[in-house]
Amino acid sequence: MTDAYDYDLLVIGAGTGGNGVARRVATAGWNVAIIDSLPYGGTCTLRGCDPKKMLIAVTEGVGWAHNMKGKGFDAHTSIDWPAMMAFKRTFTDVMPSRIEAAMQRAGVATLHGDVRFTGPDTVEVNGATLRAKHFHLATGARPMTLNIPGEDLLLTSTGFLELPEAPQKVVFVGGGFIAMEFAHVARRAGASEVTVLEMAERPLSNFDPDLVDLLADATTELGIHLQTQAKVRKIEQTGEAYTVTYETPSGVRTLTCGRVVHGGGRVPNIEHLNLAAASVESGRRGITVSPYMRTTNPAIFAAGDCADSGPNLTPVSVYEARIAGKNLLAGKDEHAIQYPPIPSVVFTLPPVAAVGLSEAEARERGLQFDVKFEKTSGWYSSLRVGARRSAFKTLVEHGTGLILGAHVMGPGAEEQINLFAMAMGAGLTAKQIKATIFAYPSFASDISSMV
Ligand SMILES: Cc1cc2nc3c(=O)[nH]c(=O)nc-3n(C[C@H](O)[C@H](O)[C@H](O)COP(=O)(O)OP(=O)(O)OC[C@H]3O[C@@H](n4cnc5c(N)ncnc54)[C@H](O)[C@@H]3O)c2cc1C
Ligand SMILES: NC(=O)c1ccc[n+]([C@@H]2O[C@H](COP(=O)([O-])OP(=O)(O)OC[C@H]3O[C@@H](n4cnc5c(N)ncnc54)[C@H](O)[C@@H]3O)[C@@H](O)[C@H]2O)c1
Repeated sequence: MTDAYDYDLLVIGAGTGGNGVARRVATAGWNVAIIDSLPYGGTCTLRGCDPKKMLIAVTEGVGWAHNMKGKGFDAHTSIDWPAMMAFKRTFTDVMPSRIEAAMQRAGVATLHGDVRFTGPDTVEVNGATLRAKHFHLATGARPMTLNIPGEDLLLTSTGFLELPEAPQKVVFVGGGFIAMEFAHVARRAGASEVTVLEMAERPLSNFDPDLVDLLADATTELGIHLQTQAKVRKIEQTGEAYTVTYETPSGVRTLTCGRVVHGGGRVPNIEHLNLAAASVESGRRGITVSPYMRTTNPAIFAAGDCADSGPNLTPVSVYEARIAGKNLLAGKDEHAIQYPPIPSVVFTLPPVAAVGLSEAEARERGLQFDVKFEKTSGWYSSLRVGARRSAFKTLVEHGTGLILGAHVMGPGAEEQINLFAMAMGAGLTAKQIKATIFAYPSFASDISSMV
């Protein structure tokens, strides 16, 4: 390629939506650089999935002791928050340098700074101009602006994952993934008052309502105040205390607490990129991309949370990045994105998980199917671990026997859902799942009784 360019490809964002593209394209011999304004790793590795699940791994001990109480296991558990955070940092502290070193081994130039487009093939970074023949955008998402007075007082999920001391009285704005997962962590870590304020009729609107109702019961039993139809209107600070004002059908209420956490949704992190200078179009859901992950500027690709594409989940960003990298190398639109069934898990204890269509979506599409919904707390797998609430719902299509959707709540749900995703992706029928011999006793073996 021409020497007028500093790079053949500049990847903006060193998270899961960017890293794979940089490595793949550099390995093919292109002159590639990657840049991030923060340490390398992105949200999942440093501020999301991975650190969060380390905290969950610790607090699982509390849940385990609770479930096994009176069954021969008598433990008095308590969480040492600073030690738990130190455990988390054994992973997060080492990852940026590992990721950067791996990038350099693949021949990628690693840069640091905040990028802004100044033209269709130029960006400004640290006061200098860089020119690249192609760009790949993977700038992720950020907490949504809620347009309420006092929103600057909200602790973000990143702030929560860095808290030096255990939160005591904590309120979560919103009842989505972040609020539900973090509320469970905070409560099991010993927070005296945990409140989730969700404006909709149910938390976790993307998950099966029957299973979410059971999770809501488990959440309430854990001692979390889960308030639905509660729209947060204002946050005020007096000294170290916060007052949260929220609206309910029966009037305006207030709550006082020591921390208020943003769980009200995330939006594409793109405003600061000055995309107009590069003729890259975007909408409310992110950068407009074709099925080839190409933006409206044919030399620029995008993937992950910043793109108006699949759901904002790590494996989706990895998959989209792979497609973008392949098309960059092909020099044409060769590989179209074709999402396989995408499983999704809320890592509460118990977790709730879903893949494929919801019951409502399947009905809206006019599909003909059998619904199998059963509470499974009486099943051996739940009894064995003292789980008091678990259930599943599957949708099996008439005639074909294909699984249209699977929804699971309870111990093992986070792995069972992956088996359903694999079966659905491979086009296995309910009959074929039933015919599979699974090792027993295991959570996996239950899925043949779920279809
Ligand atoms: C608390 C939390 C928990 C989550 N848990 C899960 C989970 O359990 N499972 C799951 O699948 N998903 C989870 N997610 C979602 C998942 O983390 C994201 O879908 C995924 O990380 C998106 O990857 P990405 O590469 O698109 O963006 P990111 O990983 O966010 O990377 C974007 C990078 O771009 C950089 N950047 C942005 N703008 C610029 C700029 N102008 N110049 C230079 N650099 C820039 C940022 O610093 C960042 O490092 C979670 C998210 C959060 C917030
Ligand atoms: N386990 C996982 O896969 C996982 C975990 C965490 C985050 N994530 C990703 O991060 C994204 C963001 O997570 P999130 O939990 O912030 O968003 P979310 O979209 O899951 O939930 C936001 C919730 O906040 C509510 N809300 C918004 N404004 C409100 C207000 N003023 N008062 C009361 N309720 C309000 C909404 O009704 C909604 O239910 C997720 O959509 C997902 O893509 C994934």
